[in-house]
Amino acid sequence: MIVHKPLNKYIKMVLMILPIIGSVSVSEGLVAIVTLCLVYMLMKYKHTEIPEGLNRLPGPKPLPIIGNVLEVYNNPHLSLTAMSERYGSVFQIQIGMRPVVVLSGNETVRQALIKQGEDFAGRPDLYSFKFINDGKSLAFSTDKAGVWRARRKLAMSALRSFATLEGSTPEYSCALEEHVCKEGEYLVKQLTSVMDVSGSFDPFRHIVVSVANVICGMCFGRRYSHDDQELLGLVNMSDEFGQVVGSGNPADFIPILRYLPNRTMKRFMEINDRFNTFVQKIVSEHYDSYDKDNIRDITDSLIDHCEDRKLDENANIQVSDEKIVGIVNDLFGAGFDTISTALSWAVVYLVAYPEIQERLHQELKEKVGMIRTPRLSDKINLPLLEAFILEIFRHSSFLPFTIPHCTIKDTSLNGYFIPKDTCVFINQWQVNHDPELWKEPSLFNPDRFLSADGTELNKLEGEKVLVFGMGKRRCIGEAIGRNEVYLFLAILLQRLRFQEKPGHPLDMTPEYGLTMKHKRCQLKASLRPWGQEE
Ligand code: HEM
Repeated sequence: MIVHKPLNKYIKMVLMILPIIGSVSVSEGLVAIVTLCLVYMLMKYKHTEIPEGLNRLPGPKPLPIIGNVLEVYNNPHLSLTAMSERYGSVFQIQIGMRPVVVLSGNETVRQALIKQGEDFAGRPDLYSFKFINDGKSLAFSTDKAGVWRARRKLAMSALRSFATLEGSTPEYSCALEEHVCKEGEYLVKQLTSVMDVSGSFDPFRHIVVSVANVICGMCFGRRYSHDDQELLGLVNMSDEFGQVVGSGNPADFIPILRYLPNRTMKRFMEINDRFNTFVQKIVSEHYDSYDKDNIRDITDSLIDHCEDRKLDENANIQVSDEKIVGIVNDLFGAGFDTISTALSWAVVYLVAYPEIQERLHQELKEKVGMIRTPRLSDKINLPLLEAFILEIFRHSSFLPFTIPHCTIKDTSLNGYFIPKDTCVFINQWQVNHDPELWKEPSLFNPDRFLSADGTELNKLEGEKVLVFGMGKRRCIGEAIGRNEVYLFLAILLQRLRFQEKPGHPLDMTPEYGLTMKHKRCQLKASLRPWGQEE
């Protein structure tokens, strides 16, 4: 039930959030407030009928017009975790005038995304999502189930074929291994030469280019220099992108914010335009040089799919060419930001826990040696490294929420009624820090994923970490993501020792967004004795 408060209190609340969205004139502000009050009066009388036998969702009382935005706005993963302790694993908040259901707890998330996966497989029509990939994104758009499923299948098959393709020489087991080994070795050289010149380096700045080069290799058949200004400009905007599409962005839920001057949204549109122009240029070059008998990369294979379909008169023509070739935009975007954020966090954790860094190096030295580059096949012999990666995923929970979901029909969960088209947040951070699931969840301790004697990975424990989502919308790049993080890290750990820069203490407070980043920092690295067995 909504509590009524004096109008001046509502107005005060609205004025409190206006600074978030930039400066507005007094008359614009007043028109906005009057409009919102009218809309609120109408909404107040709109009442959801609860079917018999089901309960109304619990949750904090929303304020008129702004809902619970003030309680949620700052670090939503933490505020919504605190709320789950009070209201349980299924509860409702209101952001602006829009109800949002928040799910926490391993069992509840599993029930919704796996057992009732169909019901929760949609995406909400959030304002910011319309600007991603011109509204044609595979991950963020509200495509109907059939279209989304067809595109997802195509994307998965294209990714699989180009990751598992043979390497250019028998030395490599597959193209992904070749790309990562070459970029990893190049990254080591790059970091040492930056160290020689400047005495320290910004880990994200260099890791992001190496990771982008791996996905560029698969998607576009090309790599970029670490000084390429066009690529650098693009990949360095990923934190601003993530800050807008992270769960809980007020402009997505409070419609009036779309019509008021809003610097962040303007910048978000610019970033998307720049990203689309970059990919579009490469795609049109691919159309110009496309040769059916020489499919070079994922872009070619998607173009080929469109060409084949045109020859087939019975083809299902529901998915446009634009939406098919546009898949490459999603793969490129998702393929560099997530992995470079994970790797950059990993380097920062290595610096924060030097004794763990030494144990990891010793494991590599014993199992791989110091005269050859690690390979994907070494993974099975490096349980501590695998445990370290799992603990980075869990402890940092750098994807605190999945991309928001949406119910595609009326449904219920744990006895609560959830209507069709309800926006749903999945709090991955809560699952990864739930004291019911983890002993001392705030402690960074990779050994929690190892057997008692430390020689084997405890796979069951590892499966509890939630970072790729689950069910119908589960990340399609998971296998590539896990392999890439492992192989890059193995190469870096084998060759380099990372350290804090004196006078620059580490600040590990994450900055909230779709992917949470650590603050940009300066670190030091020194070469380990390479090419000689001890
Ligand atoms: C460490 C690396 C990665 C992490 C942690 C990660 C995590 C995630 C998460 C949490 C989601 C949302 C799931 C949901 O909404 O329920 C997602 C979706 C997605 N990911 Fe990843 N991801 C990673 C790497 C990749 C890579 C390398 C690619 C592709 C090259 C990729 C492509 C996608 C796509 C296309 C979706 C949207 C799927 C859909 O909506 O059907 N991801 N990922």
